[in-house]
Amino acid sequence: MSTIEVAAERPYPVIIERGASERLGELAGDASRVAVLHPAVLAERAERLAADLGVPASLIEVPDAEAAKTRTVLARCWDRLAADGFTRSDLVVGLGGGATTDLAGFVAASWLRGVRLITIPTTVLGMVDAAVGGKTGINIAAGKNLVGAFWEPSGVLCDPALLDTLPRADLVAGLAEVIKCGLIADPEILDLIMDDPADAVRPDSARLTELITRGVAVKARVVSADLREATSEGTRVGRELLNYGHTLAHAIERVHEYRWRHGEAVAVGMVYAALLARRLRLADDALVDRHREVLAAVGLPTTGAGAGEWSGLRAAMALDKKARGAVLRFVLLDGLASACVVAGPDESALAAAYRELGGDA
Ligand SMILES: NC(=O)c1ccc[n+]([C@@H]2O[C@H](COP(=O)([O-])OP(=O)(O)OC[C@H]3O[C@@H](n4cnc5c(N)ncnc54)[C@H](O)[C@@H]3O)[C@@H](O)[C@H]2O)c1
Ligand SMILES: O=C(O)C(=O)C[C@@H](O)[C@H](O)[C@H](O)COP(=O)(O)O
Ligand SMILES: [Zn+2]
Repeated sequence: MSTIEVAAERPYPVIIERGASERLGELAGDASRVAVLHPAVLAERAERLAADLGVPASLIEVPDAEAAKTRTVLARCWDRLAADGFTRSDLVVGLGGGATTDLAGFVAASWLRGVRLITIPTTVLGMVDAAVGGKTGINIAAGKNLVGAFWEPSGVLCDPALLDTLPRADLVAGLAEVIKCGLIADPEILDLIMDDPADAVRPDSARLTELITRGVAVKARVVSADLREATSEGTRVGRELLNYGHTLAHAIERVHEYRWRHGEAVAVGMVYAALLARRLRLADDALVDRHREVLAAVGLPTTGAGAGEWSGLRAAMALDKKARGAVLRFVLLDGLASACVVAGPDESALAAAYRELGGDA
């Protein structure tokens, strides 16, 4: 078992072990009611968790994947909490992948201006990234995660046993965020994957648990130092480091109306960032190759989003949260585990890097 503390305003544990989801009672405190938000596929698990807690429960089934992160679903959750008399002593539990925990987190942040939240991620991506660190929110027509709040959980239960039922494509997509952690902060992650990529995508492998643990360690360290993503200055990177690859990734998701998995878009977004960094003479060929080789080894995409898309993608990137006014800011690597912020790169470099990615800017 590993427990990693996040040194937030109120520190909380991320517990990583098989069976961790059964420890909800230890973190639930004296909640007099619990609301468990979950997708249909986890309905039985949600019922069992609530029954074990032994307090009245609101089981709130939410739509699958990105369809959960909408204002309509959010409002439906508020109405249900109101109908069930949910008060400030009560607890919201997010049980599911990143889409579910992003929504559950925002429900917890907004209900009565904030109630307690525990996340139980059931995907690799959720465990290593979405359920930890307090970014919560929903999408709107204009873009990804544009409405939300920083609201930290009081505990995170990562139970690798829950991954047994996760579709392989979703497991692989989650590895993109693990690889991100390797590229930005912990290159040992990349070696662990390259030593045996097939083992890295096996839900019950010790290697995957170690990759998740290392990813959580990176995330916990970064958010502990800069919870509100407020300390980047000049070229120095704070929490924005965790946004590596996301400038293009979120644009791809938006332009393709969320039919791409987030992790797959992040994989392509990181290759794009590496190509842009090489164009700007920050990164060398070896660094670009390292991105492609590790991502491809686990079956993640490394080429362009599609034909005729550059103008739409460029427009969507303007709403990236790292942008300031009309100036885009990119997190780029000038070496493994060595990042900087580049503000306002040339439009021609942006388009050329996209062409190199296999797109047709
Ligand atoms: N808040 C953050 O810091 C943060 C970080 C990274 C990503 N995200 C967000 O997370 C989302 C992506 O999360 P994701 O990749 O987990 O996708 P997801 O939540 O859409 O889940 C992927 C699919 O797996 C299913 N599923 C989940 N757990 C399962 C299980 N144990 N068994 C069977 N099926 C299961 C889901 O129903 C869904 O169909 C995106 O919205 C992204 O923006 C947020
Ligand atoms: O935790 C962070 O900070 C991240 O940027 C992690 C990302 O993997 C994640 O996708 C996050 O939701 C993106 O945040 P956003 O602020 O760009 O919406
Ligand atoms: Zn992400």
